[in-house]
Amino acid sequence: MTPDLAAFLDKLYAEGQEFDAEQSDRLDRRRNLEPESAALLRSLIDGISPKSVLELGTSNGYSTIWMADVVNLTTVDNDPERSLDAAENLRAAGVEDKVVQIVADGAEILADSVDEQWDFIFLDAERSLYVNWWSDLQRVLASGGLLVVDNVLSHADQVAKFREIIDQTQGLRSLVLPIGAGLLIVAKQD
Ligand SMILES: C[S@@+](CC[C@H](N)C(=O)[O-])C[C@H]1O[C@@H](n2cnc3c(N)ncnc32)[C@H](O)[C@@H]1O
Repeated sequence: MTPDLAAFLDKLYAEGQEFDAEQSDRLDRRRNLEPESAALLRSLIDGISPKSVLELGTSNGYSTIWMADVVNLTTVDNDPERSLDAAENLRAAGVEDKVVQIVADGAEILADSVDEQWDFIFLDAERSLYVNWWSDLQRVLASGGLLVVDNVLSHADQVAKFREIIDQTQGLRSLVLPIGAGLLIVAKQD
């Protein structure tokens, strides 16, 4: 990563923290993932070079920019205003050509994806939706692909049912990395 991009991301994260501290409603916050989680996501992607990457939950583009430093990706968010902020940030970071940005419900994008379309999925949307999204998530994840889910330690109770379903699904291996808010890595076996 260039020093300029690293400085841009540091500034974006600091601004996000300040902004979030002023919002009483959780849903109004940007809720960027922690820099150490973002760095891990970037390294993981850099190492495995997935051909197709989907992010569910763009927010203002912080995690998107980290990933776009090493891969082309598609990112989805259903909040039009936050997506406009993301578009501006992607442009300012110089990665707009590497990102297909979609403003839509993640459920629709998953439903419209063909079987095994995505080699790598970063799931960072509304945790209460994940259980309902699971059948499409597992259908659209490619064999040999990875699903990464944030906040599995910070909000363990909210993802407990989702994790239980994953654990009961054949053909998957998963582990939790105690980094940032806790990253669940699910590998779909070939
Ligand atoms: C935790 S934030 C994402 C943070 C972002 N990944 C980052 O680290 O910078 C969650 C985002 O998911 C979006 N979201 C919530 N429900 C959604 C849905 N049904 N479809 C798509 N996006 C959704 C919210 O608008 C919000 O911007």
